[in-house]
Amino acid sequence: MAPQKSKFGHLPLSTSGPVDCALTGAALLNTPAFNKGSGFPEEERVKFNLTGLLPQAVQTLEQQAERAYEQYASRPDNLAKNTFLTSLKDQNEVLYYKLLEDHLQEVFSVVYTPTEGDAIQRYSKIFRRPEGCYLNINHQERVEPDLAQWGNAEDVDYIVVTDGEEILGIGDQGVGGVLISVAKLVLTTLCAGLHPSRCLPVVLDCGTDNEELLSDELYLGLQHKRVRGQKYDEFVDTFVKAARKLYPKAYIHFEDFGLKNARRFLDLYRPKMPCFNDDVQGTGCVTLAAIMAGLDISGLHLKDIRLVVFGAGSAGVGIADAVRGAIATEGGISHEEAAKQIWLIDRPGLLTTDTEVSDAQKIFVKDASSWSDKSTDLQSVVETVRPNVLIGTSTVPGAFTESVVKAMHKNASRPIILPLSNPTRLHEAKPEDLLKWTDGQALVATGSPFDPVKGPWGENGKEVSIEVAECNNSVVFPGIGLGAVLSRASRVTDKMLVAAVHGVASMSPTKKRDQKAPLLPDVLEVKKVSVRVARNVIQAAVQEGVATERDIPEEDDELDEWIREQMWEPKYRPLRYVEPRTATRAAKGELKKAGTVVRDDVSK
Ligand SMILES: NC(=O)c1ccc[n+]([C@@H]2O[C@H](COP(=O)([O-])OP(=O)(O)OC[C@H]3O[C@@H](n4cnc5c(N)ncnc54)[C@H](O)[C@@H]3O)[C@@H](O)[C@H]2O)c1
Ligand SMILES: O=C(O)C[C@H](O)C(=O)O
Ligand SMILES: [Mn+2]
Repeated sequence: MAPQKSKFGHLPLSTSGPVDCALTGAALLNTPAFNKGSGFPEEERVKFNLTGLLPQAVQTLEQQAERAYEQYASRPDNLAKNTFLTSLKDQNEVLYYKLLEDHLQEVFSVVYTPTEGDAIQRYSKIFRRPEGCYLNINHQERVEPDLAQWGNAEDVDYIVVTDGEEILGIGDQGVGGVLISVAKLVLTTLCAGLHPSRCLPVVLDCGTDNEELLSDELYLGLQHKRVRGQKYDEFVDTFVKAARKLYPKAYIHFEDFGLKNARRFLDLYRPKMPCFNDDVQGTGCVTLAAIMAGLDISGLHLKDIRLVVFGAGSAGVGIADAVRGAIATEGGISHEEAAKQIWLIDRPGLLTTDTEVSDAQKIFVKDASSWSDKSTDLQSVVETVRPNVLIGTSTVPGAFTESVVKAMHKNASRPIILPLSNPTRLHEAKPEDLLKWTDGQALVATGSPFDPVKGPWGENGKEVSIEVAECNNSVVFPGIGLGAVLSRASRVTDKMLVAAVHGVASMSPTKKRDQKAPLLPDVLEVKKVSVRVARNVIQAAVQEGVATERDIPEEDDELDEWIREQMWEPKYRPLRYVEPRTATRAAKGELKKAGTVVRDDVSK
């Protein structure tokens, strides 16, 4: 079959056309990026020496997905389902993504938050096969060669890296953190069509301070305390430099680094390369979009915001920064002025001029003298500052008590309340309680998925069902990554992030003026949201002069088509046999994630 030619000419990430493959027989069946199982057509079975290795029936991807789903559904609980899916991914990548796509709503929380958190906590117990790249702080000389196993300069578009120190809200998980890199990349493929063979999950193994892991003889990582200080900084820098050298076009996504490191590395690397911290920036973007949707419903504007953030860590300050920027831009005021509308609370209470704070928190501190006669705990701050937006990123379950919420509701008729701490058990409040305590008036979105809440909040006390949006950075990071990768952005600028926020906000169901609509688009809309976010991000990158890809279409419709054409989809593509002698590493299946990379197909 002749490779298809795009109307846009050569597309760097084309996902159409046949796949070069030098593997045959059992080796082919055992390579998930190429394997089709019972889906191999007759002529490929002959050409690739598969006859005798497969039962005679040739089945469609749809039939296979149906069978796989039945097997999935028969697993007793979510962790068992998660393990089943991991094995499926290891056998047949196309089938895995097809199943995920067909049952998106149901599987989202199984391959991602919260179930992935359970899989991470049990990593060394449920481990079967390695996934991703494991780098060792004690062998920094091996960082570059180890990373180099993943391909040539052109082969990697997207890297997710974690050091495992602050996974979700469950703390230090050491080497198990690799599964957050894996899960975030599953989402970039599922939600934004990044080619699965062109994504690289990395864990920087620095040891762990988690006593349970240190005393577990099955623990798979370096079994010593976390290495900190200069050696740690050098390790991160060695990784970043090696990644840049080996894969100069790749976008680097930092995930779940510890509080002291997340912001520091972002500030250090952001001016020099296309990188992104999901906990700081992704969370900031999606939460700002949710707040904007909530303001729309309550008829308020950014200038009216009075925001209390409970838990001023990576996510909390990232959100505060995003909101501060938006207030300043809209009102034409300084960032210092805008910061007066935001109050940060952490372990010591409200952050004031008397509290020890980080550089990132500094702009938000309040004058201690004006609080000297008042308590600075959450309840007192809420009573004093009368917020209309309350965010939880503290990992303290139940922190938003009935009394706090009622105090807030006294002064805000439609309080926007976003308990964002993951996984589910760490949420600052449950949506059903928030709605109960506010007579159905709270505008709620949560960090993990929740079922709709039923209550007597319709006209004349009629029972209604209120859907609760998931305010998770997963709404936005895949689209931002897609935009950055396709435009080959040399940086991720603030304007690109603001453009992403507007992309999400423009797709909020509240735009339809439904007072009971969820604040953010539904998970079933993820692909559309990603295209919209990517479009905005690409246009901003072009305006900012950081897009290095030439020939980016200008018109919205054409740009959307250009984006969609480059998104990978779970479909079987014909295999084209190439002699092992002449094959690329990808075609030989030699890359750790043996590639269905087809960079050259379109231009040949
Ligand atoms: N929904 C999302 O998209 C999203 C994104 C990022 C993080 N999160 C969640 O937010 C939580 C925090 O993540 P992070 O990356 O910011 O972690 P972090 O460690 O950087 O921040 C947590 C902050 O909460 C503070 N805190 C702890 N106990 C407190 C208490 N009793 N009172 C007040 N503050 C307290 C800590 O001192 C710290 O500053 C996690 O549960 C994480 O899963 C959610
Ligand atoms: O991983 C998630 O679900 C969101 C976020 O990045 C987190 O750390 O909680
Ligand atoms: Mn995270």
